[in-house]
Amino acid sequence: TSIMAVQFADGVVIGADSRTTTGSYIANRVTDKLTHVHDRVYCCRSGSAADTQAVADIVHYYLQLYSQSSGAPPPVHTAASLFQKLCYENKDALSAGIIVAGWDKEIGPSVYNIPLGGGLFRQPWAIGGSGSTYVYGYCDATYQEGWGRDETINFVKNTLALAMSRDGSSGGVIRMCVITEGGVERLFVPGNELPKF
Ligand SMILES: C#CCCCC(=O)N[C@@H](Cc1ccccc1)C(=O)N[C@@H](CC(C)C)B(O)O
Repeated sequence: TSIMAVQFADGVVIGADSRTTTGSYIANRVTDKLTHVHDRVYCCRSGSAADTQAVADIVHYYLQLYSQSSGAPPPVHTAASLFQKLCYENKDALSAGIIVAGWDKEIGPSVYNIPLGGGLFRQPWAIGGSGSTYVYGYCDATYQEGWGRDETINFVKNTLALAMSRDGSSGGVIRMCVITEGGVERLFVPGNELPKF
């Protein structure tokens, strides 16, 4: 897997490849690793498909309960701390690297990285999954603050395409979401239209 989330002025752009593997066999070449957990809060999933589906389902359940009892949608940091609690307290049983991102009325856009150990780190951008190891240098050299929507989308698209070209556990298509106050917009890059390097 290669997953990414980047904050910009009006929101966040999240993205992922679409490969699920069982060893070297590609069990699913069109996986959707961008999972909706509430309103304008999404997570990007890496690691065990089963574990990350289960954790995301539990967080989705608690966020629904939260929004019904409080009347307002939960902030992104609340979703992130729920993911962290589940990942940290079950760290010996789970294989889940999750990036939580979205927009809320309190602080606007935010990105939280929850790597395998269950630590929680707010970052302006985050990458994860096996493919991310190949593109840390590219991201460090390329990322700039102050980008707008389209520049951020291109940063995510290029980073994922590079990771997908080098990592055997990443590939397929690129799925992205742009999350702002206005809502959620899904974007799609077919495998034959990936940026070429
Ligand atoms: C079907 C089936 C069996 C396992 C599928 C399955 O979880 N594959 C995993 C790799 C993995 C991980 C841990 C144990 C085994 C196999 C996978 O493709 N993970 C991708 C993300 C998920 C959300 C799709 B990515 O991290 O590569």
